[in-house]
Amino acid sequence: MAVTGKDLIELGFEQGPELGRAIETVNALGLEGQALSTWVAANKPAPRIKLQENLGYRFNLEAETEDEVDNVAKVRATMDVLMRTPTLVDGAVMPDACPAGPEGTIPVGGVAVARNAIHPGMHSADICCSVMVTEFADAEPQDILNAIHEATHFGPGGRPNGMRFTMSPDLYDAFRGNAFLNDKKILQAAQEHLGTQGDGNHFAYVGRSEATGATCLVTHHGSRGPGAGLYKLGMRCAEGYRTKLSEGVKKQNAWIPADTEEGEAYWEALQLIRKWTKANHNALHQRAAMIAGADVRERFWNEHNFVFRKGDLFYHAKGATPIDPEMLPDTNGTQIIPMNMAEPVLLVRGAVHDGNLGFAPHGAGRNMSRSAHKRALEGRTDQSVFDEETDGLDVRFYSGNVDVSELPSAYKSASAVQAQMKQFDLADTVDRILPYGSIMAGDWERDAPWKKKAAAKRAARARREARS
Ligand SMILES: Nc1nc2c(ncn2[C@@H]2O[C@H](COP(=O)(O)O)[C@@H](O)[C@H]2O)c(=O)[nH]1
Ligand SMILES: [Mn+2]
Repeated sequence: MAVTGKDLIELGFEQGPELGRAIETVNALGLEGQALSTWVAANKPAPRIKLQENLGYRFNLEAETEDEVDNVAKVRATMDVLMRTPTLVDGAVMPDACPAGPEGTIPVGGVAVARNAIHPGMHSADICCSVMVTEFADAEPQDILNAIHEATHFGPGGRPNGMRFTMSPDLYDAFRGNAFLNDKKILQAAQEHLGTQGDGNHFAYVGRSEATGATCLVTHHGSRGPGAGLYKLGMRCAEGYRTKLSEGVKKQNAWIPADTEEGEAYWEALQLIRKWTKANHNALHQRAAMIAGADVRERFWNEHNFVFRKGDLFYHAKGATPIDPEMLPDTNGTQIIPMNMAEPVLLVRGAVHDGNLGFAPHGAGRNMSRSAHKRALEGRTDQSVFDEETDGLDVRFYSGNVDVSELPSAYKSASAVQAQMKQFDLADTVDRILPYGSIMAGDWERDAPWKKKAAAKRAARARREARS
């Protein structure tokens, strides 16, 4: 009689994706009795790691207004589910936290500490999203803003041929030597995307230091195409382990065991993506300095979407600023927290303690979705909202179209986030860069060919309907 799944489960084979194949094999071999038991003992997969219960985390967030009550409840709910992931040993929430996907997904403003595991879904798709500051010796803010406007590139894709920056040959070779990054699309994007900032809330911001009056340039972007490519491959690899190793773990919380060949290659790939992203900021700052003919006094940066390592613990930050020098190989001790285009960029220093796990907020965060923000502005033109919210500032959209979802009202109150940063002793503000102006991608999709085609179709349909 044919061996069934039930027979195998009774002999100790766990329910799971390997069961079907095992049934086929034992039947093909015609195993029964002791021979079958011996085969099951030798071939049953290791027991699956189950979800854990009741792991606490640090909650550095309070609702200040009615609008924020719902946001705080959602952040708690998603953290409660996230912390059941069996690799996690600690976690923290920053004052700028907001949900970022289905329940159980690490929120923006979240920190998750895993033992011996790298979770690609917890550093987010925009690996190494980061901020860099250059302080100039003697320059006017307007000249620096004009210079970065000329130097940078916002919007989808890369720079056109003939307008590209050169990727360091050593870094290119290191990409080729890594099992994840030696990928045609990643290598191509690494060359074409250097010197680009993408879209969404990435920006180039210029202002003056409150402490010294020096003009400063701040850029915000991540690892563009190369990082997106690595994220995709990392998630695919982690998914293989999730189905093999664990039970009940959400897809977005899959992990790559750090002590495997793949884990080591992924860790190395993250470090190379970090180097590429730093080079990307640097290229733009250097080009802007050259165009403006300005001398650089200081330059520093930090990432806020990344994985940091201490021994076998992997600190995943999705929108959290590391303040622990142990996590930052190239820090001068000062970290950067932007708020919105009309507010100062904070320069902070902090001390590690039990409540912050070595992190501070990374911004103001959103307490409503982009569409809810659009609904809240219904009846007003984009231009009127822009005029009101950027009064006195030199704010430019690279595509020429205002993106209202990036205006200051789209973000939480900057002062409330700063008050909570103080209340929870997350970091101290040591200087502020007061806004002169900034550049963002803007709503480039409004003029995208597919949008124009769809609009033309709608107009033609309306004309036909009017005639009939
Ligand atoms: N100075 C500016 N800050 C801005 C702008 N748009 C967004 N932000 C802040 O950045 C953080 C980080 O965003 P994330 O994409 O890394 O999550 C965000 O929370 C805002 O507070 C801007 O135009 N200028
Ligand atoms: Mn960012």
